[in-house]
Amino acid sequence: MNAAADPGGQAAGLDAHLVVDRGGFRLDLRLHVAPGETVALLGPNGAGKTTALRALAGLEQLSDGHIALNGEVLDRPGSQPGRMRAARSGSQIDGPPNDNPDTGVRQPFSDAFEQGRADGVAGGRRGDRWVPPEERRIGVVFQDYLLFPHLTAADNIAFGPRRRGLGRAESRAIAAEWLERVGLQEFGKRRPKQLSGGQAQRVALARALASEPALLLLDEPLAALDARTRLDTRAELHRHLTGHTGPAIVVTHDPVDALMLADRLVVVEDGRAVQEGDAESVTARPRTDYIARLVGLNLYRGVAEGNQVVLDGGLSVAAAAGPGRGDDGSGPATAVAAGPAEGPMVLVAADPLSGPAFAAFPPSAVALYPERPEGSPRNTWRATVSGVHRHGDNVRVQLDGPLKAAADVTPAAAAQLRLEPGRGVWATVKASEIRTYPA
Ligand SMILES: Nc1ncnc2c1ncn2[C@@H]1O[C@H](COP(=O)(O)OP(=O)(O)OP(=O)(O)O)[C@@H](O)[C@H]1O
Repeated sequence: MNAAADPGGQAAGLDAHLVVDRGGFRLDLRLHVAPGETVALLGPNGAGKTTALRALAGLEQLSDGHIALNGEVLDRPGSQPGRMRAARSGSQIDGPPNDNPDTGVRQPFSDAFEQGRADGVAGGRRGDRWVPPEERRIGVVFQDYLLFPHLTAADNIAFGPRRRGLGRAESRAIAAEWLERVGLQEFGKRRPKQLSGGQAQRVALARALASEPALLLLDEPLAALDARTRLDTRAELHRHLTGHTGPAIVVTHDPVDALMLADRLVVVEDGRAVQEGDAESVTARPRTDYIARLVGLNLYRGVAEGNQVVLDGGLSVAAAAGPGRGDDGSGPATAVAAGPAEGPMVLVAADPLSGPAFAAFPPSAVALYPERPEGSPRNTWRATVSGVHRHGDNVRVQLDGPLKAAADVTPAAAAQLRLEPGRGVWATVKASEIRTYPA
């Protein structure tokens, strides 16, 4: 292959700046994944996660930026106007015409590569750097597996090695080895429609790994599985990811998958990375509502001064100690249900901070009372219940009013407080339960 050096790119692993324009949507995402590292792309629907994978796989052309894998540039648009877009190639993956309605198995990835070639997409950009999908050493597992419906499980797995130029016998031996590794040695002769979802997922993973990819891309690899199968398959997938020596990227909506499978999380919202880091730092200090909801925290933005955070957003209750009261927690509780005229809401936290800040606390930190409690903690406010539902062993209560928050209480407490939509309650959170960090 004609390796081309990437300016500023790292030699080993993946170095990418993915800029893709798709109608009104723009993806602008920088990704660096070291060899042996697994990164989870986590984000809400439409955030651009799949678009990022498709760009890496070569099913979507970059509008700008670059993709370099182990120092080789795979895509780097030049300055020529009128570059061809890979839309037809891409649509072969997502579009219905090639789906098999009987099996639910979509047209295989590699068929789409062939289609892309036939469309002339692969060689369509003069002066640009562009390696066509089938020449990228990338293994892809899509959420609906995209197995070849007409091939057996073994032949699906042997396809990659065959494509790499290995002989039939050797490819079959590799397939047999992989079937054994994923615990499906008995299933080699079955076709995709004769496999369960979990089995098909394993075959798809084996097929991707049997090609010895330099980069592994997994798009919602566990989404189609039931809860039990998901648990087993997640553990198995984790094992295989650990054994994979190249970079790997897992796209997921599911924070548990992300936390279990990945070394690092990149949270994508509206085409951009909004937060990244290891699971601990992202979950402990969420920086957007999406992440806060995902990890089950109440999150507010404001401006901190000492132990107080004055919240943004025109919140209209003074809770706990208002400005001017002592920060040491010794002052009297001062919860005041207020109208908009009474100023912003202030939360009191244990640790002092200065400047733009986030304040976060878990629903379990919120205590609810029918009457304003005596000797209240510093943060006390009047709230109206807007929703009540079961949450694990507890009841999760949505609170409306000046400070929208979720509270977890025991079923006994929920019954005792007669919690139902419209009911007025008093809510408190101890200062020591409120985490603050710079925004
Ligand atoms: N073929 C297309 N043409 C134009 N826009 C598209 C196309 N496919 C997707 N989009 C848009 O691109 C954006 C990103 O979509 P993408 O599928 O990458 O998101 P995602 O994060 O993977 O979402 P999900 O979690 O729902 O799969 C969305 O706004 C979507 O509507």
